[in-house]
Amino acid sequence: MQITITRPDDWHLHLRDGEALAAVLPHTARQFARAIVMPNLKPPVTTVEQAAAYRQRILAALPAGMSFEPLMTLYLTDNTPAGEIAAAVASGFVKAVKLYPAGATTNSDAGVTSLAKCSAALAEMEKRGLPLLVHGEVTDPAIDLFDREKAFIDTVMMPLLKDFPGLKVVFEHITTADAAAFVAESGASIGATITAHHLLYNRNAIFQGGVRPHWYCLPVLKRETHRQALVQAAISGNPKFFLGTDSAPHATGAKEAACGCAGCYTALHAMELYAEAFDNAGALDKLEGFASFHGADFYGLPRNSGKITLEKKAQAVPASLAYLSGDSLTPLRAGESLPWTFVA
Ligand SMILES: NC(=O)N[C@@H](CC(=O)O)C(=O)O
Ligand SMILES: [Zn+2]
Ligand SMILES: [Zn+2]
Repeated sequence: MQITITRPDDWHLHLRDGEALAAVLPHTARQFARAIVMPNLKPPVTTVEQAAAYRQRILAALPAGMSFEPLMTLYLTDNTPAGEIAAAVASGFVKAVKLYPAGATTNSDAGVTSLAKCSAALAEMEKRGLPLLVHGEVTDPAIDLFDREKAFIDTVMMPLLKDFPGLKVVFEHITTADAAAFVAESGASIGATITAHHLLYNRNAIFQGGVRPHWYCLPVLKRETHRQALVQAAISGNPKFFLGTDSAPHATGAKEAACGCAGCYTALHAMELYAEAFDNAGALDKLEGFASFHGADFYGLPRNSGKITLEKKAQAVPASLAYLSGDSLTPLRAGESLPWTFVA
């Protein structure tokens, strides 16, 4: 069996920089026409000037003959001036601003300590229709790790939307039934991305037969009831929900460590993983809207015109991939078999 759909976009992607960028970019460009590129580099991409330079590095790393459009983002800080937001909109290539609560996830140390400090930037975004992308977890160490997304809804998201009712917000990589319900019940300016791994796995995957660092990401995988709620949201046809892999490469040695980094590398087989999740739910007919239409519509960008084809044919996932000169990259499902294969 084969399915052909409009070429999809990835609305949440980590491409890193330098050697790592060159290693991972072709995996995404093979499948996706565009991607929203996360700004959590070291140091983070906080200005339009830095975003322009990063965009050029991405385009320079693209292998000859491949086409791919990076949609850039700025990393919101306590000090982002309103003028930088205006410049972002004027640039034409910065499509969103990313909120990382300070300390919430990989490379978020320079993130926001209090949204109250960002009022000028947020008001400008609201006025100009520039979306805020949110890593939606509180950082209070007293809150249980598995409850941090739900706590974020109550303590950050609700007050934010009350203060800026016209702000476009994407609740990134949602992992709970609570977030799915919150987004579904909110106005049309609130959307959400869902990863393939949160559709396919619950938290047992992290502990199957031993600790499995390649299944560790943030927000962490949740219990099965949450996974089921995410699948229902993804296959609902509701345009608020769209594809965002959150593919987040880390060198194998940095994952398989006493304190392993958060992030799953899924870009290699992203569309195969989503096809598997939608197929498992008997909803392959809903894949195209989720992967190729809803995100573009939310961002006010044209839908892609090309097509891709996926086939229900098993394939083996490589044990490791070339990444840095000193270390490899381990894709999710390394050494396992996938039921779907990307044809072209
Ligand atoms: N998802 C992750 O676990 N990690 C991401 C950061 C993020 O998206 O939170 C990364 O940059 O490695
Ligand atoms: Zn995140
Ligand atoms: Zn991410």
